[in-house]
Amino acid sequence: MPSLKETIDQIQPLKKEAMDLCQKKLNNLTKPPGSLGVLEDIAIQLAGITGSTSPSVKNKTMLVMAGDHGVVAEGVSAFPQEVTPQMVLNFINGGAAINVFCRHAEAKVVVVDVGIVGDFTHPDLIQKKIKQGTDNIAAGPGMSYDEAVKAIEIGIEMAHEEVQQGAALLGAGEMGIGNTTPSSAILAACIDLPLEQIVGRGSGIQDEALTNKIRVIQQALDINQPDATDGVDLLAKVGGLEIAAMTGVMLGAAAHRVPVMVDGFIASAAALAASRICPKVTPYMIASHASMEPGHQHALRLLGLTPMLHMNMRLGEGTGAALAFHLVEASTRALEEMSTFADAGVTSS
Ligand SMILES: Cc1cc2ncn([C@H]3O[C@H](COP(=O)(O)O)[C@@H](O)[C@H]3O)c2cc1C
Ligand SMILES: O=C(O)c1cccnc1
Repeated sequence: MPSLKETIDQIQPLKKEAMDLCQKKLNNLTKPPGSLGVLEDIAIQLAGITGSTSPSVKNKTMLVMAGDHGVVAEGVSAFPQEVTPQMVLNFINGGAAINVFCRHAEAKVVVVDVGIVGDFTHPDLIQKKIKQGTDNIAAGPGMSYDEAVKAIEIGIEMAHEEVQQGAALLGAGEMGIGNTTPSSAILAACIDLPLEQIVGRGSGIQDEALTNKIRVIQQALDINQPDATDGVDLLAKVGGLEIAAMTGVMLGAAAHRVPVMVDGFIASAAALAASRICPKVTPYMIASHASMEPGHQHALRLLGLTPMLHMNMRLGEGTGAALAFHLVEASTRALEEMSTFADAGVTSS
């Protein structure tokens, strides 16, 4: 399986020539130039990623990474930790929002245990547990540097396996009660903004708990002093096992020249860490939607990504990414199936 180092070395810039050819191809289709807006931007990005002016994203996989967080002991979430394995079972049984949206988008869902607390096992749950959740980041590092590398490499391995099986578009989703706290800490370490502008209510905490969450995140940053120039250090000290695995999915996708959909706030924290590990990864990313978590817009700005959808969503799991799969596929279908001015006998300007 490719190591983190080998994966980083494999990531190359987008192919400019294919992007120029794709722009020309789009301009010959029966529509005013540029009139499909962001769909045209995506088509060009996909051409640069794949090197083809007829990219297909029919085969899509959503990799849902699950892990727990010791920091929940500080009262940072509206829900108890046992909801993580309960929701993972729901994913396996096909009853969660991510299952519904992936069925609709004809995408495969793969669920991976990177660090769920407890001994929950299931034949359909990929078992890659590194440890029983992270340690409490408000008291010290969530995990060791080596454990963070291992978690990233699990994401790389999963991306590798899905691409080997034909996936042409990947999504990185997650489940982990408490994970908006480490995600906020990662972002806060990368940006010079007051925590009040970054930290949100996650799955739905009230005012008092929000004040406490901000205090806990400040304490995590003060105690751990994460190095924002080192994505692995960020993930190890104030991140999470499933967040690190999502970082790995993104790096792995880029190494294989496969586009990767960045979901909401937690995915954007994983993407930030990925970009600090290898800045060449971001051109392979597509941002699905604008999350209601206040930090999300700042994370996307740092990444240079623009979200496609504005749906007031704040769920995670990969749900926004699954919705956006439709749009990415629509852009490839336009490129492939629309008539040219010449073929349709339509006069161009
Ligand atoms: C039933 C349920 C289903 C979810 N699906 C995703 N999340 C989302 O909420 C969690 C993060 O929010 P916080 O940091 O406030 O705990 C993550 O598991 C995320 O995936 C859920 C949360 C709940 C309660
Ligand atoms: O945007 C997200 O990913 C998100 C927001 C709130 C709770 N869980 C996930």
